[in-house]
Amino acid sequence: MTHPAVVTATSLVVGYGDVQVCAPVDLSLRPGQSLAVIGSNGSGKSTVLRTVLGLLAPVSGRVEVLGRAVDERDRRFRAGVAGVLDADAYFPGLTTREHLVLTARGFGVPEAGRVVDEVLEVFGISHQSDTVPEALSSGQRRRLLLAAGFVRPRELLVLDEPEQRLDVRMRRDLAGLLREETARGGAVLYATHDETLLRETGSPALLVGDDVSRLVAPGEAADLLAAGL
Ligand SMILES: Nc1ncnc2c1ncn2[C@@H]1O[C@H](COP(=O)(O)OP(=O)(O)OP(=O)(O)O)[C@@H](O)[C@H]1O
Repeated sequence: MTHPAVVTATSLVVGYGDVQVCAPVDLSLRPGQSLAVIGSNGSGKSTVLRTVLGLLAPVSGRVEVLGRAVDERDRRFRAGVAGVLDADAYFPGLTTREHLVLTARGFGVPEAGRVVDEVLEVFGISHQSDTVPEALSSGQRRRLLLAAGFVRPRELLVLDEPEQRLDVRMRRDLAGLLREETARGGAVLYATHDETLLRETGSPALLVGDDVSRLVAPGEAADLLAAGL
């Protein structure tokens, strides 16, 4: 049986107000699939992701997530979609572990403490469990933000340049995490400039551009990044 798509975009025009930032986007992402969004700086990758997450309204066209028009207030949407964007977003007064436990409990994760300890380990920040975000390094803060996406239930993970500020080992581990995510049936949509991440996840990509936005096969996508896209 073919699973229904987790994300479907049809002639989707994204932008700010009525100003379009890139050519219309068409895509379909099913459970167990990942799709990278690639393009040069300012091409519109984050804008596409923000629209899929319901943080921006489409200029025109349509985007559906989990079978419905995107509405970030919708209960099923909030329960099923985990987004980690570029911006630092955490509660300054809480420690790393408290932050993650609060997130996990907020989403009703059973045995939240155990799940959080596992994710802290995976992201290599167990030793910083009792540290507040301001006292973390920028890469450690980035790991915390990513960890917050991984402690909660999700059918769709949306990540904006998750490689940013991560060291080489963590980038490699991240590729493994994204592969595990799709292997367990999750869908992953992520913007990236990282050729290695793209090669190691084996994702096809949506190349966003001014004149045309098009889907490209995994090898071609990594080659485009390697060539200096
Ligand atoms: N809040 C905003 N209001 C108006 N225009 C914006 C806003 N944010 C971004 N833009 C514009 O939209 C275009 C696309 O920006 P976007 O952040 O989506 O690019 P990107 O592909 O994610 O770039 P990068 O690789 O640098 O992260 C850019 O021209 C940018 O100046």
